[in-house]
Amino acid sequence: MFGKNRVPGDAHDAPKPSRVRVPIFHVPNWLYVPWLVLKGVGRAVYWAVVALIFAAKFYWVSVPIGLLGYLTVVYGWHWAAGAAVFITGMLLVWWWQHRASFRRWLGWFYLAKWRQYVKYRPLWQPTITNVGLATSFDGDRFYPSIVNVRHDGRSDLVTARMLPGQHPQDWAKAAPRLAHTYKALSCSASTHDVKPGRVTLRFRLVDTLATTMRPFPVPAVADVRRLGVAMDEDGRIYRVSLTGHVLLAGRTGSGKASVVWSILAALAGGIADGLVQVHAFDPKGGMEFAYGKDLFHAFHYDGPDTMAGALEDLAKVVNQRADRYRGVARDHVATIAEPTIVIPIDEFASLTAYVADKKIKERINQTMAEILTKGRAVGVHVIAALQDPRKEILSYRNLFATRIALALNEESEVDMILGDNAVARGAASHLIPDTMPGIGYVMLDGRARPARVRFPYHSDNDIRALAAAHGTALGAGR
Ligand SMILES: Nc1ncnc2c1ncn2[C@@H]1O[C@H](COP(=O)(O)OP(=O)(O)OP(=O)(O)O)[C@@H](O)[C@H]1O
Repeated sequence: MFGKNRVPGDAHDAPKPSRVRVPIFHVPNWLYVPWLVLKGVGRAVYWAVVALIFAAKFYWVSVPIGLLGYLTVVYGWHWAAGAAVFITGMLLVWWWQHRASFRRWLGWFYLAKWRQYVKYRPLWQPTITNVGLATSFDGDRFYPSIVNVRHDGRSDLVTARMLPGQHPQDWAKAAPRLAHTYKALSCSASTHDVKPGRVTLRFRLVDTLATTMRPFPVPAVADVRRLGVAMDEDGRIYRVSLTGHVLLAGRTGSGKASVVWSILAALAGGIADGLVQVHAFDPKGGMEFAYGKDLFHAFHYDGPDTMAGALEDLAKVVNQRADRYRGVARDHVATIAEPTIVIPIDEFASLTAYVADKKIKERINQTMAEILTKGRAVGVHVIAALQDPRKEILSYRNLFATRIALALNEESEVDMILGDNAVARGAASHLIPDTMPGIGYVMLDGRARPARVRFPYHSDNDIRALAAAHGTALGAGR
């Protein structure tokens, strides 16, 4: 028994061939009746224990039925029926008067249980086999078992025990097929918040981020550590910190501009006050940022050589500040004389990877590395947008504390931007359709699970209005 290899999954339910049992020992005639009684008692105890275990496991059914049974036996059936009608009435009143709390405390629980046995279990074994997550061992077939199903109003969360040898990535790969089978909008696999060896499949049934969002109101004070830039799936404002820089990637048309404008809009109060200075770089010729140029202290779109010079000037500021702060201050506090400097760069790879002139490319890379490593503590922050994540960017990735992946073409690109195993942890940027610009996954340093968020859309008119209301007299456009 102890030496046998056992697979901790559900074994195949197919009927086993009947076994012919050969008597092991002979019971003498005089012992036959007591033996039968002993056997009967043993069986009764066994089934009582099994029934208790089942009753404990399915307490959400056994407790109400047990209570009604108790009332029937002790007080008679009309008392039990009366209690059932009274409790049902109270539940209806609760549902009618306060649906939110009814759902949270009771409704979602029973809905999840219902779905566990009526929706997920019946199709589980064939589905799991077809997506390649079942296994065969020693002539038997095993399936990962469903441990629990929960519901949170938008998604079903199915927790399963992985079979030995499986990796969460195997489940992440199968997730789109599972979504299709269970008619969900999407499915992601994550190991966050579950015991080792388990995986949670989130079947998204309602997309709270489906509609385009209007720009958020501009806060009067720009707190670079808590910029409200997007909405999360729970309808809460999602905040990111600029300190530690922001890396943002998305294929063309994925809404990168709306991310940059959401951050700049959240900073606009500080720009107007002179506490934030924006130095924008647009290697694509100035198209992307032009409408908001009045918000910028400097606007560079003139070719790699000029941009290399401008970056070197900024690196000088970083070094001067670092020299002055050494031993005096650990963090930068923005003042009008020494404002926070924000450097949005559209198509970061155009500056760091695609520049044809080797010398200029080297200058840019050196300067960039200097700004990224030292800028954080001295109030100089980079927002780097990227269309095509490639290997060259990997060396920079860890210098960005906030990483955002909008729609990307391939799974490998998601891990490249958000970090290894991001897909396994639930980031599914490669599955965001073209029809959902502005939706992405955000990974913050120190957080285990990426968040799915939507950024508000800033039309050209919104950007013009933002620049008109918060631009400075020193704006690059004046
Ligand atoms: N947050 C958003 N919400 C809804 N729609 C959006 C959002 N952002 C962008 N869009 C729509 O998607 C289109 C493309 O967006 P955008 O130009 O920002 O993408 P991009 O990633 O910057 O593209 P490119 O790499 O080509 O510059 C926009 O014209 C707009 O119609």
